[in-house]
Amino acid sequence: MSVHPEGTGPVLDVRDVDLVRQGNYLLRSVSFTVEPGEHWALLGGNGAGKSTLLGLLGARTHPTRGTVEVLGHRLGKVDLRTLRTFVGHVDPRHPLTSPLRLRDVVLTGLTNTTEPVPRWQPTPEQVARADELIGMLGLATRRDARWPVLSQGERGRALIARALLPRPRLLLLDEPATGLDLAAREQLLTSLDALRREHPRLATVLVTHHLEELPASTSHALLLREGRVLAIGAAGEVLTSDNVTKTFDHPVRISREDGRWAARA
Ligand SMILES: Nc1ncnc2c1ncn2[C@@H]1O[C@H](COP(=O)(O)OP(=O)(O)OP(=O)(O)O)[C@@H](O)[C@H]1O
Repeated sequence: MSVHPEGTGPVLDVRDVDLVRQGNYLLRSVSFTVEPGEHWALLGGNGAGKSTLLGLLGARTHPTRGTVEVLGHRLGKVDLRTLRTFVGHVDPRHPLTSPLRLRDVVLTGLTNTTEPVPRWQPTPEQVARADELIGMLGLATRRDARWPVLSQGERGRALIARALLPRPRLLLLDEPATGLDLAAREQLLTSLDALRREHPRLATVLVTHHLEELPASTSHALLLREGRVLAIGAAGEVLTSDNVTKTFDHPVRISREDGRWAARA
């Protein structure tokens, strides 16, 4: 399978997708397209289907009905494991237990493994690129620190550098700000804005419950409720008080200042 980093066409194309488990619709009639350079927010309450949808976008599961194309490859017609290696997936529940140095954690992005692969050695160019990403994510002074002593915010940014090392065209971020204090969250969002500026063709999909956790560079939004798309389109048009109230089934007022969103009940 060839997926060139500069490939053309949509990064994601989801058409009329249903996902059914034990007779329940976890996703119903979901359709959307993500183009290079777009930054999507995927919002919804608990159990709305966000993680289920992210599993499809990250080539981890198949739809029950409809089609999902990831980087031009239709799920069901390609080997999911191979396709997954072209998608950067940032999961804050990264299951690393050994006390690797931050830079070595980042380098495991190249082998797509949690632990380093025995006898595998990165090239000097790969190490230089890892250091460049570590610097871009504001972690240069923590490069040699070991995983257990890193703060949750530092780990989160290290995992973004790790996911970016193989130069994916698509980056999936699953609640990246969960558990971060205010300063760590702001550092993360600043890093994401910088990343998006420096990689103008990279597409991202960020899952969150909280509008405050959306970077100002968010371009599009998809609101999910009970497995269905409640609203979809340009972030500025979709993230309205009315839509977000319906999404969370709770009255909220949305405001936007300097590109960032806030919600108040
Ligand atoms: N394998 C499965 N079989 C049956 N139901 C499932 C399965 N996986 C998830 N679900 C159910 O599907 C619904 C959507 O789950 P999902 O984890 O996608 O929601 P979510 O929007 O990510 O929620 P949260 O914000 O709480 O993480 C939930 O009701 C969940 O219990």
